[in-house]
Amino acid sequence: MPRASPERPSLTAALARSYAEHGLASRSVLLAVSGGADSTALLVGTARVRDTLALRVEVATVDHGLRPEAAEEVTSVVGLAARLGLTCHVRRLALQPGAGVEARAREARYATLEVLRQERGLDFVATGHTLDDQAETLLMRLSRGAALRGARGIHARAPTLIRPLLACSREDVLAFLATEEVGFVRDPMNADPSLFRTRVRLDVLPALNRAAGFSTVEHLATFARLASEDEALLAGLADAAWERLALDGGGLDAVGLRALEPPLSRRVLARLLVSAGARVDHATLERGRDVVARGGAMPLSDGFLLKATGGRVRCVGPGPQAPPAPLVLAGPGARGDFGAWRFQVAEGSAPPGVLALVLEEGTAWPLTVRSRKQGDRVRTRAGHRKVQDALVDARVPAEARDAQPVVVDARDVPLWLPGVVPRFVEPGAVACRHSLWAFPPASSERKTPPL
Ligand SMILES: Nc1ncnc2c1ncn2[C@@H]1O[C@H](COP(=O)(O)OP(=O)(O)OP(=O)(O)O)[C@@H](O)[C@H]1O
Repeated sequence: MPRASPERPSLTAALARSYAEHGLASRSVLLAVSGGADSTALLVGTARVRDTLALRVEVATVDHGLRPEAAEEVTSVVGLAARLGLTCHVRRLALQPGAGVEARAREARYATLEVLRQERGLDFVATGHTLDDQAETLLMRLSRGAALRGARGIHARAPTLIRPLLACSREDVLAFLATEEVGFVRDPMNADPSLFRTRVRLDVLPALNRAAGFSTVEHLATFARLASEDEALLAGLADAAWERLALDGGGLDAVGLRALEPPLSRRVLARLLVSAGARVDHATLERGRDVVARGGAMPLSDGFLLKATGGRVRCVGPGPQAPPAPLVLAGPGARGDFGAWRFQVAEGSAPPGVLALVLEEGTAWPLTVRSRKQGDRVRTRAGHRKVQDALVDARVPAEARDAQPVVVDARDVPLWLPGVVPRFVEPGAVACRHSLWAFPPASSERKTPPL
């Protein structure tokens, strides 16, 4: 299959360029290597360019404890790293198979790598994501209803994470490994047809390439990169419009909101609904823009109301909620409800969409989930803060504050406000320890508007 653009750099040249673009010359990186083709190419390619860039390189491989063959894969990564003269760290987790295992493994892996990065004093974790991963991600998100925000694809960089192979295709990776005569392992998950990603990789992309007559991955990945830049620009403009239109006493200036171009009015309106705690989707936003244009009111899900009256657009909550009955959690395994929230004391890292508090060894049981009390204070990253102030900062609407769970220990000391004061993850306590999982109510599941 010919490429869309023939003049592509070699894998090592692309890697060197990417490390230089990330400002990594004379810095340090922890390579995340599973032993699969992509991360093996990342390992060998980085070893080839490290001296030129004066890069300090270490390697990490994670055995999730889910497949017996993983032990052999770990051994092969350790052996390859040793042949390349690199230190390799092995981390073993003990995840349980079952629902959401892929996402749980990913979360535990990233957390483990980040802790190791900090322990070793390295600047970045690097993963082996490629142009093909980017193209697959884009197709998956678009087909599930993403708009520009979701079309940004895989980020090339997060504060301590980089993806230096993102400009290389899987074809480049396989050609490089063949030239270097280096073998790699094949993860059976990558061939599991029950996974949407596998079907996109093995069926959809090849069919698309055949239909186009050339490899489409570069075009798709370029779109994701440009979408990311466009989205950043629009998000900045929407923030500025929000500041301009926000009225004293709450709500937005209706005339100003009506005058915005649709991409901005959608984003500003979405922010209004999200900050009130309402749920947002494409259809709600379009109907909401109609209400803003005509004036009047529109009921939203979960008892919220969008009102465009008297020159002001507001999102009104469902009215004061009675404080739910307290929930006592006696110890590991305990579970129960606090209003619309569900809690469970569990082992290991939480499934996606579930908030978690890692419980320290000396936790004073039982824990209780209750409403706020006068004088409650909670530990935040910035020190101790009044619970009331934390709720205001987090824009929890006044009428919803009594329904906000406050988790306290046996001495009635607040430990956590799920969704308001983020969890604390102590180094080394990432997986396989007890944590308290909080399943948020449906209305707060989608905080990020699908724009
Ligand atoms: N067991 C592992 N040990 C170390 N690194 C790993 C492991 N598994 C995956 N990685 C890293 O993550 C990258 C992506 O792997 P993969 O596509 O299999 O994961 P994924 O679960 O789809 O993750 P993502 O959501 O990040 O794409 C790999 O190239 C490698 O750098």
